Amino acid sequence: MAERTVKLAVIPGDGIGPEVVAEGLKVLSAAAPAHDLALETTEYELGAKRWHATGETLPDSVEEELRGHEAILLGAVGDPTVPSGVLERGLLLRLRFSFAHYVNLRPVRLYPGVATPLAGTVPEDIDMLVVREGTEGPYAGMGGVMRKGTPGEIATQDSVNTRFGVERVVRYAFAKAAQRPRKKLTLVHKDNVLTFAGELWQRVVREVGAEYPQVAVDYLHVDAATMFFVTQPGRFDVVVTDNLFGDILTDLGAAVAGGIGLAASGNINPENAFPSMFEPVHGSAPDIAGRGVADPTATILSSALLLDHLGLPDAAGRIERAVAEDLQARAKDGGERSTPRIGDDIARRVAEQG
Ligand SMILES: NC(=O)C1=CN([C@@H]2O[C@H](COP(=O)(O)OP(=O)(O)OC[C@H]3O[C@@H](n4cnc5c(N)ncnc54)[C@H](O)[C@@H]3O)[C@@H](O)[C@H]2O)C=CC1
Ligand SMILES: CC(C)CC(=O)C(=O)O
Ligand SMILES: [Mg+2]
Repeated sequence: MAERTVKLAVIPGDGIGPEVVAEGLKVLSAAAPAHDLALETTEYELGAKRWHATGETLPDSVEEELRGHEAILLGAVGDPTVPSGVLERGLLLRLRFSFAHYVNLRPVRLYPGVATPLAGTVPEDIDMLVVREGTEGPYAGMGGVMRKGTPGEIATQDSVNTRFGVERVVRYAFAKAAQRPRKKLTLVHKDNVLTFAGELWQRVVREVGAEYPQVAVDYLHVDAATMFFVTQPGRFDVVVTDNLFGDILTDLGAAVAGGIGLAASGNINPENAFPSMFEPVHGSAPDIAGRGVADPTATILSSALLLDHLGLPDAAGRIERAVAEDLQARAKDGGERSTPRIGDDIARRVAEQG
C-alpha cells in the first residue's frame, strides 16, 4: 500500500488541453512509485463539448466535487466554436475566484541548453518568479455596456483592487523573495496613470516591505518592464503584479525563456482552504490541436509545481530533473518529437533516476 494517496481532479479541457494533460498524468504516474504515492484521479469533462451539449460551463455540483480534491490539473479552456469568454470566465476564472487562487505563480526560468531568442544579446541568466494576483484587477468582471449598438456605445471594464486582495498577494511575494538567494522583489504596475490602484499597490509594498528589510524592492512601470524582460531579464528575481499585467508579462517571459510550451503555472490558495489548480501558461492552441505536436513540457512542469505544493518536493524535483535532462537532450539532437513521445521520454527519465 502506498504511503500517501493524492486525490487529484483532472480537467483536460479544450484544444490541446487533453493532449498535454495526458502527458502530465503519464509523468506523475512515473514519479509516484519512488515516492510511495498513489494517484487517485477523477476526470471532469468540462469545456466546449459539454457547453455545446448542455449549455453548462461549471455546474455547482461539479464545483462542489472539485472542492473535495487535494489539487486540480487543468489543460486549457477556450474554443473557436464558443463565444470568447464563455469558458474562460465561466469555467477557468470561476474556479480561480471560487477557490481563492489569489496567487498565480509563474516561474520564468531558462533551462540549460534551451534556445532563447535573446541568445548572444544579453546575459541569459533568467530565473524569476512572477507572482501574479489571481482574483482581482480587470479580470474581476466589473463594468458593463451602455447604449449598445449605437454610435454612443460605452464599454467599461473596471479594475478591482482591494486592500485585502493586494496585501495577501504582496505578503506571499515578499515571503518567496526572502527565501530566494537574490532576495529582490520588483513591483510592476502603472502608477503614473492608474493612480488609484497603483498608489494602493505601492503603499502595500512599502508597508509589507518594512517587515522584510533583507528584501531589496524595485518598481517598474509595466511598459518599461516589458522592455527589461527582453533587454535585461537578469534584473528580475520575484516580480509581483496585478492580474492583467501578470498575464501579459508571463507570455513574454515564456517567449524569452524558450517558448510557451515550457511555461508552467500554479493557481494557488496558500492557506489550502481550497484545492489549488495547476496548468500550463498557454491556452488551448486551436491552431495545432489534434495533431500531436503540442509541447507537453509546460504541463509536466506544472505537475511538478503541483507536487511541490502538496508538500512533496522530492517528487517534484525528480520531475524537474527529468525535464532538465530532456531539454539538454533536445538541445543536442534537436529532432521533432510528438506530444506523447516527449511525455514518454520524460516519464522514462523520471523512472530511471535512482
Ligand atoms: N489557461 C487557459 O485555459 C487559457 C486559455 N486561453 C484560450 O485559448 C484559446 C487560444 O488562445 P491563444 O491566444 O491562441 O493562446 P494559446 O496560448 O493557446 O496559443 C498561442 C500560440 O502558442 C502556441 N502554443 C500554445 N501552447 C503550445 C504548446 N504547448 N506547444 C506548442 N505551441 C503552443 C499556439 O499554437 C499558438 O500559436 C482562446 O480560446 C483563449 O481564450 C488562452 C490562454 C490561457
Ligand atoms: C482567463 C484566461 C484565458 C487568462 C489567461 O490568459 C491566463 O490566465 O494566462
Ligand atoms: Mg494568459
